[in-house]
Amino acid sequence: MSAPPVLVLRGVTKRYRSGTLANAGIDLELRPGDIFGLLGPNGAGKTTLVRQVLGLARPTSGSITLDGVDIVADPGFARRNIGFLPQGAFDLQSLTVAETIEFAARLRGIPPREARAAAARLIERLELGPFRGTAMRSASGGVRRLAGFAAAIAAPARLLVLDEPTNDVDPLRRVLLWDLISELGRGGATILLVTHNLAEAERVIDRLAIMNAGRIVREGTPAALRSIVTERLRLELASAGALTPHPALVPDGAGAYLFDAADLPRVAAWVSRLRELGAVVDFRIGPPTLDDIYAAAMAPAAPARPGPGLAPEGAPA
Ligand SMILES: Nc1ncnc2c1ncn2[C@@H]1O[C@H](COP(=O)(O)OP(=O)(O)OP(=O)(O)O)[C@@H](O)[C@H]1O
Repeated sequence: MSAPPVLVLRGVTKRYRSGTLANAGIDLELRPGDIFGLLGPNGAGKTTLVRQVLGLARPTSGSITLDGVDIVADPGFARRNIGFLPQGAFDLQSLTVAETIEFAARLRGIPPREARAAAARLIERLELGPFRGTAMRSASGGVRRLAGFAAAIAAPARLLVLDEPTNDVDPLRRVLLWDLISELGRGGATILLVTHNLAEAERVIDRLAIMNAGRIVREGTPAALRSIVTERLRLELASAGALTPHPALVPDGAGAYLFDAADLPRVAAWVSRLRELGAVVDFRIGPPTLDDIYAAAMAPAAPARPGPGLAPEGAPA
């Protein structure tokens, strides 16, 4: 039998006094060791949902339980048992990086010596050594983010909520951060990850939900969600100059193209010929990414490929 879920949301709805319906009937279940991605455009309702999970905002209706405890009735339970990396600034800006991590561990009941050891370990792991004595207020955005991440994981928690953990973090330390997130998941930590950085998050996410206008529009494993765009392939091109794409290609909005798998022979022939002519320097054809899934979920009515009659006659074969 599988372990009971850590976090369960049933029919969670939030209507602000202004009348805005920020969450509308959200159902979610996170199991131990789940790294769960929460995605959605600005204003989709992610922050509202996170605030409700943290016990900082009260749902208008619906229920939220953490380890079976009703956190709408007992928001303190959520605050004591959830490690949280917020989007914004930290309250205690005069603390140093090391003190911030140590203090976060102490607040969650870790004795002083162990809290100091946990801070030292995380500083080393995230290569924050040169900044250990830097005050949070004068640290760079990336260092603040990493210190906040270390603070969120400095004490064991039933649930970790990470809001855009890689924002402002340099590419090398991003890798350290994703590795650590993945390791935490393998160690049994349950993680709710709010992110816009799909390409990177794809490495660690077990399941994801895509939100739009307060609702979950898609939910599942990355593999299951790929079936939304399963008959499509993705083409990445490095060209020597501007070129007119093959009519079967549809820009994916991120510099690559999607095309119907049935068009593979035509697209492959087209791109190979351009390669021979030197107009294309390099290319790669592969399965769609999570970004493609996201784009498809956001625009279900707009097909990401032209219908059969749309390719002009005499298109290069
Ligand atoms: N305190 C509030 N009072 C009234 N409306 C709010 C409040 N907070 C958020 N909203 C509204 O609720 C909706 C959802 O906002 P929310 O911040 O939850 O979205 P989000 O997905 O986190 O967006 P972003 O990615 O921009 O942070 C938006 O229309 C927003 O304007």
